[in-house]
Amino acid sequence: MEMESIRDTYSLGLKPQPKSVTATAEWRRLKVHARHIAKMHLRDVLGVASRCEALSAEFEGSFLDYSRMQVTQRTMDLLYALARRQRLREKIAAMCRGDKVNVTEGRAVLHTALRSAPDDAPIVVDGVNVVEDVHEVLRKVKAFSEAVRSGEQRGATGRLLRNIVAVGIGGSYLGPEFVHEAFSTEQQHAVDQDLNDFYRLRFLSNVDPVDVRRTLYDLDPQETIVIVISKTFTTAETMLNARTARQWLWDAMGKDPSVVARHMAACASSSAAARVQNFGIPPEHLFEFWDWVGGRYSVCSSVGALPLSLKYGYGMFDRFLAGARAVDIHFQHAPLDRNLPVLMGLLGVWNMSFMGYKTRTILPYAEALLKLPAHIQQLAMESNGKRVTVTGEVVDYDIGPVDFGEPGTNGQHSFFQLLHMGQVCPAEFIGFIESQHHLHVEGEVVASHDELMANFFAQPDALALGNTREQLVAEGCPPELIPHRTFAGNRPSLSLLMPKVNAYYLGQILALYEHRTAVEGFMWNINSFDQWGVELGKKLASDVRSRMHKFRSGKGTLSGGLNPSTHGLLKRYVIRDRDAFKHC
Ligand SMILES: O=P(O)(O)OC[C@H]1O[C@](O)(CO)[C@@H](O)[C@@H]1O
Repeated sequence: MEMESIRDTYSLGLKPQPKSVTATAEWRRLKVHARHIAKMHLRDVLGVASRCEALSAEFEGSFLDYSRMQVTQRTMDLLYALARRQRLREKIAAMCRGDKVNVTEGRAVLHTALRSAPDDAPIVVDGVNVVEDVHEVLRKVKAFSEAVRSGEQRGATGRLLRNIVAVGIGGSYLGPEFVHEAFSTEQQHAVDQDLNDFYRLRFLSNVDPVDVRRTLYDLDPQETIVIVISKTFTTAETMLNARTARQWLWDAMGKDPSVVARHMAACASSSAAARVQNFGIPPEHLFEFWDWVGGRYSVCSSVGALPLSLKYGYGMFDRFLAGARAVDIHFQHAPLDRNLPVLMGLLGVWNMSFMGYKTRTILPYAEALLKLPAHIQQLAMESNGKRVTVTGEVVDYDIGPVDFGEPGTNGQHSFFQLLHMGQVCPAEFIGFIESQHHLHVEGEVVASHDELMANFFAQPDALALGNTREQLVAEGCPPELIPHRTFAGNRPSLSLLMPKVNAYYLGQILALYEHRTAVEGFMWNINSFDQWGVELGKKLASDVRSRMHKFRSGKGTLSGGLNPSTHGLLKRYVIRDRDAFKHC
């Protein structure tokens, strides 16, 4: 696409923006303001009730408290001004109505359409109403999952299909795994519990043979359905694992086309349909999604729908979609200062680009959200880890923090030392008012969930307030330990307190983070929807793969064009120098 047309598409027909956002008056004002804020200590402002009330927002019982961010109302007003300057609202609207905001790939970005209602107004992409397409695939998922769960659809030898193996990587794995981990803790739909327990869902992601073994070793192929999840249906690791699984099925039941036809299904982009069929998977087992769904934004498509509906029933997935849809509507219509994903995105921009914090940690105080940090890691880092703006200028400001995390309280006993005393890393605490399980051991002062949540409430204050020399002296701390036990505090965090972990609120969490990521990208003027940075490694791996193959089949040498370091390492690996093993 020509640069001018990219600029036109992205500036949404409005007058062109300055080359760099840093040249705008709004950005410069924030830069100056950040110098004042750097002198403010959270200890001095956290006691002001009106500030705490102002720096909070609520949506359907999910309460966002950002009073522990290093911001004032003026900071927020300056961020809203920058948002207006960056035409944030217009960009959100453009994304949701199907404009091709992924300009480098010429694609719309419509994960919001995946949770549309069947009677929603049409969203037209290249002349097609995608709302209809979405619901046609969802109906197909529902019918197929019900047929499997009722026993109507069986394996090639007539056995019930009770094992679901989802083969995929990156966005074709992390989102569904996060939701699966969380769904597996839900008790609300206990009527289905026995049935749900009967089905086993496993993910085969890594091409490491150990992952293959770990996933398949105790499953009966006759009772297994393998779902190959790959948007492109070309990803090397996924396709090798898919062929491995197919061979495993053939080894058990014979190399008959009916084996693949009955035991394999695919979730892939409609443009990969021919590849799916060539693999042996019939069209009725292709659950398609579309080029306008990015891999890391695909959980709500068949990518999540199929494995999760097979395991938990379609109804649970539908409630998940409803939660995400509620946040989509809020995102598109709530004013900036009441809009949860917008607020989270603006605070992300503030911390990274103005306060200079290059990392961020996500801390769910819920074991159900065990895999949320890994999903957010891909979502945020693949989206916003970029070097140029949408129009190709090198970004000359800080963008795209490093995201990591772990559920609390486990994280407290591993990396929280650094959060409290090492470099400053803004934290996002997520907690729930109600647990899925009530557990109060007789004689204990509090129930287990209260104990968990006591930490959820305490940690943000420890980070913000710290512990001063004076407090330590008053506590009788030995003088030589005072420097070691002093906490500077003034470490920013936000707290998201939600009613309960269930499919509906999980959908909300997913959409909150998807939109937070988009808001940051829109503000930074980058394309959050492509991922060219992963291509070079794939190309080089393909070169190494073909060298290994040629060398092992006596048709070529390893060297030639390789640098001495890679050549040396590869030679050591391929030739398996006995000396290297003598210590084993
Ligand atoms: O769904 P696919 O096409 O197999 O891709 C898997 C993942 O690989 C990536 O392309 C990165 O290599 C991700 O963006 C994507 O989620």
